[in-house]
Amino acid sequence: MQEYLLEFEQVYYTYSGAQQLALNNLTLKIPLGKRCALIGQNGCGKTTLLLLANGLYKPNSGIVRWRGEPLNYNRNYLSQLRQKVGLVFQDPEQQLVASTVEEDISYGLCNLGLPVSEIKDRVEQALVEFGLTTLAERPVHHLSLGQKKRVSIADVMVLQPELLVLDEPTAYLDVKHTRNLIATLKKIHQNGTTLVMATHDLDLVYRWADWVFVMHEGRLVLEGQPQDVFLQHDLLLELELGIPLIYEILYYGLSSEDESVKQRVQNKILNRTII
Ligand SMILES: Nc1ncnc2c1ncn2[C@@H]1O[C@H](COP(=O)(O)OP(=O)(O)OP(=O)(O)O)[C@@H](O)[C@H]1O
Repeated sequence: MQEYLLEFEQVYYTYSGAQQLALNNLTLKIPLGKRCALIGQNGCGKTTLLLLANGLYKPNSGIVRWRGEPLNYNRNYLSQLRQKVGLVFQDPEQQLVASTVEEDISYGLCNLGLPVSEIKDRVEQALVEFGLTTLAERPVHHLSLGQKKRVSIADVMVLQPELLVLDEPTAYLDVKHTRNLIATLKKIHQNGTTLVMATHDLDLVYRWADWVFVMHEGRLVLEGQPQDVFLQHDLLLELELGIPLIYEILYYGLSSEDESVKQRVQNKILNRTII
């Protein structure tokens, strides 16, 4: 039976002073062990959901549950929750706090009050895992954006979270750095971490995700495996979200006379053998 790490049940959230609801009766469950993509138009509530995921924000009403238990918003509970739910912000500048890469990665561990020797070991391991060894002593403000992103993920992963949530991690990255990031996420997932990524890159969703959430105006309107979600062409068009290029060209580009070709193409797309 599918287990869920984090569950949002009928959650409402409005920013103070805002007229509109950011989350509007949102019900969504994050399945254990999956690579989830969260998609939806600008302003549909993706970032807000991620900020509620590790208790940075508290719902106005509704419940957020971690492994079946409602979140508690006291200090101790939240500090434990944030070890289990790691949040990587879209802008690494919001995340990087120390002067050097090494210090930045050790920051969260120091806050946990771990023994110095353990902090040293874990930081060294993270530097190796994230290819940051040669940058260990580099001031964080001297890094490229791609390097800063890697450090911000290392900062969170060094705490060994069970769930990693990332807000548009490939925004502003070039092809090479996007590929490297995806390889890093693959390793993190293989090591047992559940992933949730908010993104506008539907081609990436097709290649990377094994579960997709579609949000609209603060609520979940569709979820499923990417191959099923992207066949909901009419709904996705109505939401002005588009579809991955591969569907556009290979599937919907074919006319009805090409039925047998369409069938073959559909099978390939559904099995995701064209990547
Ligand atoms: N600090 C804030 N104060 C007031 N309103 C906010 C604030 N942050 C977000 N909002 C509003 O809340 C709604 C949801 O915003 P959110 O950032 O969660 O959307 P999003 O789906 O992440 O958008 P994007 O794809 O552009 O990053 C939007 O209407 C937005 O204008």
